[in-house]
Amino acid sequence: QESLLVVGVATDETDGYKRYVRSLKQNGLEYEILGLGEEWKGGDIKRQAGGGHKVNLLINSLEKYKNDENKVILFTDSYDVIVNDNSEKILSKFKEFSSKIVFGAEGFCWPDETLVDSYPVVADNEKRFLNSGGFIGYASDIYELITREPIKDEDDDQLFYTKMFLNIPTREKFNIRLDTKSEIFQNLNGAVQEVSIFADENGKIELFNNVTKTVPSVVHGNGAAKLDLNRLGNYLANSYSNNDGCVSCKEDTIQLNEEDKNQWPEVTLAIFIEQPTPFLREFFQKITKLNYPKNKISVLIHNNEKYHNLEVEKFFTNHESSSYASIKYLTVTDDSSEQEARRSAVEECLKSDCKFLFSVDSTVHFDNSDALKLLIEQNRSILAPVMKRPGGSWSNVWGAVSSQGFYKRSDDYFDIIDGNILNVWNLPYVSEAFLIKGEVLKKIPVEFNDETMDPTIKFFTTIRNNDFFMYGTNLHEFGHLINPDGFNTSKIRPELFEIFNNFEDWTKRYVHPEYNDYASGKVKPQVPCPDVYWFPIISDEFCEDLITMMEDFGQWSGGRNNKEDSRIPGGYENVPTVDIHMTQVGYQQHWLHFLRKFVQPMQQKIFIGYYSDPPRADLNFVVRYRPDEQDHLTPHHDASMYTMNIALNIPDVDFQGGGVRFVRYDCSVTQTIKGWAMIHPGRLTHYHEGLKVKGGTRYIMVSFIDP
Ligand SMILES: O=C(O)CCC(=O)C(=O)O
Ligand SMILES: [Fe+2]
Repeated sequence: QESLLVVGVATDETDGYKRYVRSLKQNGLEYEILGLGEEWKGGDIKRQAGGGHKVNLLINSLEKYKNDENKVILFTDSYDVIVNDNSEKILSKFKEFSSKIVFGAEGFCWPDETLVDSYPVVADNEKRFLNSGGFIGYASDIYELITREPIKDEDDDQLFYTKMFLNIPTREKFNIRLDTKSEIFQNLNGAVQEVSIFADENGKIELFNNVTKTVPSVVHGNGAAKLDLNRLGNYLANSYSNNDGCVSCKEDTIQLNEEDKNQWPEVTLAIFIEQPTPFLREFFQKITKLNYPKNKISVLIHNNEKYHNLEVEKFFTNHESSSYASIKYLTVTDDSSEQEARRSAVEECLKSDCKFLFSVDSTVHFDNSDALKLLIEQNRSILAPVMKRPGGSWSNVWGAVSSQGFYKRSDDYFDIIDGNILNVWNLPYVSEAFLIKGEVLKKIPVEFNDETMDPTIKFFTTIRNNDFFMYGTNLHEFGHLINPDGFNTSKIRPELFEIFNNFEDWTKRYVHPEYNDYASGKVKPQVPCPDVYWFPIISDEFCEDLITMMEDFGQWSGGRNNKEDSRIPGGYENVPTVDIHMTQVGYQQHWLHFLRKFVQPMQQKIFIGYYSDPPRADLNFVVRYRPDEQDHLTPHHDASMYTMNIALNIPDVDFQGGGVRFVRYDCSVTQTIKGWAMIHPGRLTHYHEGLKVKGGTRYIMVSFIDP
């Protein structure tokens, strides 16, 4: 009765090695690892030929089996191999070959291309050339084969085996065959497009060779296919199962005890503000709210933007003398580059013997206050929370990398960032937010400087080239990313303009907190006068920012003394106000978007059966009333189907008097509410006037919708 022994070679316990061993264990395979802890003498096989050391290690270990006719050896590389079948399956495939030794095959003739024509010809869909990263055979035969001629540690093992295969008497003596259809061995280099994954009837994920229609057992990410193997490794070897979801994500995790936060590990939190970033105030609020003991967090902030000084200093002074274990602030005037700052964060962490470095860019909003805790509990060397810009395809992780090192979309990219498949993903690149173990920082080369690439890309490329895996988890919702593109800090209230680029953040800041109750129909609008509907629409902050923006602009129109108005297409307003139009402050398009998103849904609830999309409005303006300026507005109709009139400040506090009176109903609204909109028909029934302001300044925002 044959028994299978897997033999792999690894001198270092790299992440790839751990993945390999896990795959063997998952399949219940008996295995022996050769070379652990020894110095590798087989050369730099990533870049050039070499690997004879592997053969010599194998000779040593097989000696004990040289007379064992029943022992079948499956020899494989380890750092870049995943085994996906059990011994029964592998042995039965081996027997099908009726051969003593079977080598894997690939499409490249390497390392000696001149040997191409010495190889037997194969069918079009098969692979012709020997790859020595995986072979299977009887121990006694393999031992005899590899001891026929000596090989130096630094010689090339693939060439060694190739010559034996191409020597016809040897080939025939051992009945050596190549696995040209990838029955057992799938070498991925040059064949990535030929494979895909599928779930079998038990939910197990299998690799499928679309060209030869086989389901290989040993997957080898040889040559340039290392990252493809990493991607497939997210599913293979029961990392993921269609029945059980992610399996490997539950392995090796830890639990932080909410009852004993003193035991939670020390974290260096490094915050990088490298570009003007909208909603930085909210960013800091979310950082402050993280569910993590502050005395376990040392903070380092790098701020590269003068514009953000005030906000950063506010956070800094709020926390300087209390709460955080320490807090350090590199300002614009310190003149440190992003590279230097990122490097000092690493040094800071190492110096304080931190357990984790948590690197967070200013674009990262942790809406989930457990974010840091959850990441630590996942217990990975390098882990990023998968986050995206809402509604878009931008995220902080890459599913693949092009051969030039640029972003490339993987087939599962959208499933990952949209959370359709949940896992802790081995990814080629993460950014914006990530957690690295202090013990890992000690081992990795810390490299941020490279003129040709972004510092974080450089950092992770170096890490990747040194055989460390990095992961991104989408097991939880951690938050979202801010889009900083085009954030114009020369505006006095630049976030007002973010309604397009950061709609959700804009909404949180600027839409009235009770608006949703009204939009959903849970609460009905008030009706202070016949067919005048009244409901909350914008936040206090929007009211204040709008006034600030208009006062900063300052070019108030002449009001009643100046009926000719060059700002209006007709050049003439019947009952002019002292106002500034949205067009004058570059806010027209933003305001129209706001009308469409927030006002129109309310209008459709109120004036049923009237539907016009998008709502049109040429005249959108902020009005200012003052006793010494224009203090009232005489009765008039508006040039609109319906009018929206939002109070921007508070009667009896900011001004005395004021309000609107609807003449036909002799009904007035004087106790207007800041941030609340009134909407009423424009042209026929709601003849109205602006009541006299007797003190202070009254501001309103008016839109004539569908003129
Ligand atoms: O003062 C008010 O609230 C009314 C303003 C108005 O009717 C208008 O601007 O057309
Ligand atoms: Fe009006």
